[in-house]
Amino acid sequence: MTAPRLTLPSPAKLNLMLHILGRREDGYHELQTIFQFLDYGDEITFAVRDDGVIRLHTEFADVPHDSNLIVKAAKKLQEQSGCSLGIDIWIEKILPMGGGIGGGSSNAATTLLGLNHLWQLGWDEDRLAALGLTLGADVPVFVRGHAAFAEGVGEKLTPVEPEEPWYLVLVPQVSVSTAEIFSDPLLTRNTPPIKVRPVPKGNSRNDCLPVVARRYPEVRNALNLLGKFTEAKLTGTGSCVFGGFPSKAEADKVSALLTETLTGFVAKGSNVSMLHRKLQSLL
Ligand SMILES: C[C@@](CO)(OP(=O)(O)O)[C@H](O)COP(=O)(O)OP(=O)(O)OC[C@H]1O[C@@H](n2ccc(N)nc2=O)[C@H](O)[C@@H]1O
Ligand SMILES: Nc1ncnc2c1ncn2[C@@H]1O[C@H](COP(=O)(O)OP(=O)(O)O)[C@@H](O)[C@H]1O
Repeated sequence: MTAPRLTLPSPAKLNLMLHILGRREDGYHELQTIFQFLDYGDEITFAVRDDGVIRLHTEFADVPHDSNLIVKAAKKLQEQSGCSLGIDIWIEKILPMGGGIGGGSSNAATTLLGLNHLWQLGWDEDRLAALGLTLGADVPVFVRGHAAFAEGVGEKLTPVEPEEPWYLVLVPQVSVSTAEIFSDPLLTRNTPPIKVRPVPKGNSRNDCLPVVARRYPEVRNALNLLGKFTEAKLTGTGSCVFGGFPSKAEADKVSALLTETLTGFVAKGSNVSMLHRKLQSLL
């Protein structure tokens, strides 16, 4: 008998703002950022196996099997829970890698939540988020599944309710190295912390933008073109650039003009991730 399959979404995120407050002793930077999800992402399919083997069947051109965050997440959860079951995994990957929309972190979180469900581990969200943090700074927000104001390196999360516009996301065909941006001497790393809650409107700056725009002409070009229609912003350390619109029709109209020369997609912003909406529907 073939094992039942479960398919779950793995959404993208945007950083609606990103301030860099300083550098910690371990070299990591203290941030303040707002994460919001997109109703757009990968789909991961899981089927339980009873021999304990963890296998991702979809090949990634640049990521070896055991380095894939999906496999790393599954192995850590198996080890730490002592579970004797294994898993077969397939992914339909549509999110660009290294684009600042968090595909790898989201895949890790979807794996943690999917396996917690299928292996019937009963772990709570705190425990899954703590394990997720050991895989990457952005994993916890995907585990929690609610738009959030994040502090520290992104692990201290306060739920927030930003507007949920339609976004046009442009995907410059260049991968930006997060490490390279954080080590640039010209990076602003002394923005004063925002102490007021909720975060006052107008704090939409991304401190990485000037450095990324200077180093990557493709990103600069996308910012300039989108900036003719709406406020054009950078997500994370790039390379993706996005702007909000009040309706899908307006986002589609600008998309039709810009995607003649650039790659991009239109998606709705959402404060509850589509992964969590799907998991809720399973209960
Ligand atoms: C800054 C964000 C905002 O979402 O950028 P994006 O990755 O989404 O673009 C993330 O928190 C990125 O977190 P994460 O994805 O874990 O970063 P990594 O790729 O592991 O970081 C690579 C390197 O960047 C530097 N780094 C990263 C995060 C941070 N808060 N301070 C840092 O100084 C460190 O040198 C680290 O070794
Ligand atoms: N399942 C995965 N999906 C995407 N990237 C992955 C995955 N597993 C490992 N990676 C590695 O993580 C890097 C960052 O990926 P990603 O999270 O998509 O970018 P970003 O953090 O810029 O949004 C990739 O360049 C890739 O080398």
